[in-house]
Amino acid sequence: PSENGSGGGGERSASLAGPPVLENSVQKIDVNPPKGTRDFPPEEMRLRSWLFHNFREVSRLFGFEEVDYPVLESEALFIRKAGEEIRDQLYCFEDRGNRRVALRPELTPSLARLVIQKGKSLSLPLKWFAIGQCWRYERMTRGRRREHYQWNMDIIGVPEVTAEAELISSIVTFFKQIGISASDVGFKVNSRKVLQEILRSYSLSENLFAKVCVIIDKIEKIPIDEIKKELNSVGMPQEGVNKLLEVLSIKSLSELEEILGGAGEAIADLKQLFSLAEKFGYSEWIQFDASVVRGLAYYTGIVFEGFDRAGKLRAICGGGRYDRLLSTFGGDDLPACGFGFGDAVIIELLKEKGILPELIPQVENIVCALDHDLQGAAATVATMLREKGQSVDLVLESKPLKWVFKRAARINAQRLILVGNTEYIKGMVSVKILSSGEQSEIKIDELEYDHAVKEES
Ligand SMILES: OCc1cccc(Br)n1
Repeated sequence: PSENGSGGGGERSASLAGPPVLENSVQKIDVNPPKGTRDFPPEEMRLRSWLFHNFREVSRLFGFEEVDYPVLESEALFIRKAGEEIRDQLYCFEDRGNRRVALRPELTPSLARLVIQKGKSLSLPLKWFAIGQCWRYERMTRGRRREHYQWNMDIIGVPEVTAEAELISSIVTFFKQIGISASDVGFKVNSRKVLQEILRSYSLSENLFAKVCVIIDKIEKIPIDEIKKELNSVGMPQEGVNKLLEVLSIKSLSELEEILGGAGEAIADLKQLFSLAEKFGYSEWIQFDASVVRGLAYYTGIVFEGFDRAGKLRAICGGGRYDRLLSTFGGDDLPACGFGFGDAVIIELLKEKGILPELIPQVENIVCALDHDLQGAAATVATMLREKGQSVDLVLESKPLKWVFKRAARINAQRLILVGNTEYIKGMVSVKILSSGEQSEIKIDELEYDHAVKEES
């Protein structure tokens, strides 16, 4: 048994006993990950790390602080009664303490919980970002994934539309940083206050608001008659439904102003956002679209979603203002807005555009003892290099040189360092620069220099 560091010395706990032995044969376990989930072997992990590095770099550029929360939350955090898909697919269960818990389907409720928990000790505005794995339990009939990683950026404590404008700017910055331009993607921008003003004009109660938004978010996914039926079923009169559907087809702010009048908050917010977009320099990336409401019940104002202009993919990202979320958890409301950016559609987009990055393993040195009794010497050389910040792949057992060269090529090592008797007794090792084939003997305590440079000086 291998030492596993968890008291896994001589004794083997049941978990280490492996699968049950049946009639002298071991029943092979399914070595695939659970349905709808992914492994990240090195090649996939390099792409994920590259994506997350870009998320983090943009978050740093915008002065956001990283936060995180448990992947497991109280189920109550996600129980909303607006008929959201995210609720129907909640990955929830009862734990051994008989508590109703859930694997988080999104990060925003956790953020709200932490903000309430921290309360007055927080100095506003908060600019927090997180990259977290989110879950849903979807019947595998559609074969879709049950987990994905989401980058979230949130601004808490800013009532002005400058916050939404800043968030969209951060996503534009991200797209540009990975080689995506305004000709590849855009943002559809709207405000839920448009819907609010329509409901008010028909003196329809505000608690219809969230349910109506969730229904409208399905407008491109189910037949329009189904939409009308669902709107009627939540209590919207036919006249209101017709008016609402008419407004949803509006594609310009001036048209919207004609319908709603110029006095409402919806128009003011949208005009301010488009004006700020000009100043941020991303006007070509955004367009008004009254049909965009997003599918989360808690949005209350500006909403936006990133889409691919070729129209082949699902929404790339989405977000908006959610000024009333904290009070749904019993906290004092604070103005809030944020977005979620998943790790799947963006990769599909980069593949479509043929601009996936080429990521290869990198190591500076591969160190190998030329015979078995120099294994200790090789370890000493490796340690010295590592203490100087050099990465080393140390060959851990006696291997033929052919094997060593093959491994050096596979791991893309820059230098091969051979520890041989003749050189070692002189305090030297043999170094081969694998790109040029250039070979030389170097003093061990001079190894960390980039000796190509050293020889020139
Ligand atoms: O975008 C909704 C969602 C939530 C959790 C997991 C996955 Br995959 N997708």
